[in-house]
Amino acid sequence: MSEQLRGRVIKSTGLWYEVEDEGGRRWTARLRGKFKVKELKVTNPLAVGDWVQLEPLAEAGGEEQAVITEIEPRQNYLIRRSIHNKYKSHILAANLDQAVLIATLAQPRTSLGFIDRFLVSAEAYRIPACIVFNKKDLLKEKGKGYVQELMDIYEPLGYPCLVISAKETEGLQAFGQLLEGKLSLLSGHSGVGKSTLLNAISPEAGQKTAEISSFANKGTHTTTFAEMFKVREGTWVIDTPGIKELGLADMDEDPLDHYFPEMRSLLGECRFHNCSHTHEPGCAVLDAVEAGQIAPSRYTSYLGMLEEDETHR
Ligand SMILES: Nc1nc2c(ncn2[C@@H]2O[C@H](COP(=O)(O)OP(=O)(O)OP(=O)(O)O)[C@@H](O)[C@H]2O)c(=O)[nH]1
Ligand SMILES: [Zn+2]
Repeated sequence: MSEQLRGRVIKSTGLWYEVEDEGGRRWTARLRGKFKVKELKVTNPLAVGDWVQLEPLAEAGGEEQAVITEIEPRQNYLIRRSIHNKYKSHILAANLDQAVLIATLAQPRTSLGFIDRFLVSAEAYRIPACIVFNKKDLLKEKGKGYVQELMDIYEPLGYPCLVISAKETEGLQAFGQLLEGKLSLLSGHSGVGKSTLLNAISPEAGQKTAEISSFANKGTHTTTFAEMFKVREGTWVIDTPGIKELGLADMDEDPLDHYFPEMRSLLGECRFHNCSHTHEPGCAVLDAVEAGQIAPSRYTSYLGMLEEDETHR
C-alpha cells in the first residue's frame, strides 16, 4: 500500500492539476485513468476546489508528482454549458464557501438587476452570498443614504453587506475578515476594483489575478483554465474570468420564486399552488409587495428574470 494524502485542487488545466495537500505541499497530479469516463455529462471530472485523495508517485524526481485516486463528494459547484459541446457541461469550481459580489454605484454602476441575478444564481447553486459595495469615497451624502437603503433590503434577506473604499483603505480589515478561512468566489463587473482590493489584502494573490485578468481581456482564455489563490493560510479566492458573471444557465429546475428568500417564506400561501405572482387573485407575494414587505426593486428583478426565463424555453 502506498501513502495516501488528502489535498485540494488549486489549479486545473484540464490535463493536469495542481494540488495542495493538507501539509501545504504542492503536487502536480493526474487523474487515475478510470475517472475519465465516469460522468458522461461533464467535460471535466475534476475542478478547482475539489478535495481529493492523492497517491504520490514513487518514480517522481525533483517535482512532486502524484495520482488522484478519489474525489470527495462536493458541497456545491458552479457549472456551465460547455462551449465545445452543447450536450455537456463544464464544472468551473467546487466547494465554494461563499460568493462575494463586488458592486459599485458609480464608475461603473452595478444595476440592482445585476445584483439580484447574482444572488439568484448563488441561491440556485446553494452558495451563501454577500455584497461588498466598493468606492465609498465616490459617494456623496445622497449616495451613502442609497447604499444604506440597499443594505436594509439585502441584509434581512441573509446577504451580509459591506461598504468600503479600496482607494482610501477604508473597511479593508472587515473585507479581510469576510474572506478569512474560506474559499470565496469574487465576482463583479470589470472596473469595480477587484484587483485593487485583492492587492490591498494580499499583494501576491492580487498580482496573479491581475495577470489572468489581462490575459482574459485579450480574449485568449478558455474556460478550462481556472485557479484559486491563497490570500493567506486557509483563505482562498477564485477570480476566474469565466465565472465573473454567474449565469442562470444550468441551475436546478426549481421555480424562480424559490431563489428569492422573501418569496420562499410565503410559498404555499397563494391561492393557486402554481401561482406565478404576476396577476393571480389571492397572491401572497403581490400582497407583500403591496404592503411594502417585499422591496419593489426585488419584485421588478423577479419579473425581469421570469420573462427572460420564458423566452428561453
Ligand atoms: N475612487 C475609487 N477608485 C477605485 C477604488 N477601488 C478601485 N478603484 C479604481 O478603479 C479602477 C478599476 O480597478 P480594478 O481593481 O482594476 O478593477 P477590477 O474589478 O479588477 O477590473 P478588471 O480587472 O477589469 O476585472 C482602477 O483605476 C482603480 O484604481 C475605490 O475604492 N475608489
Ligand atoms: Zn402568488
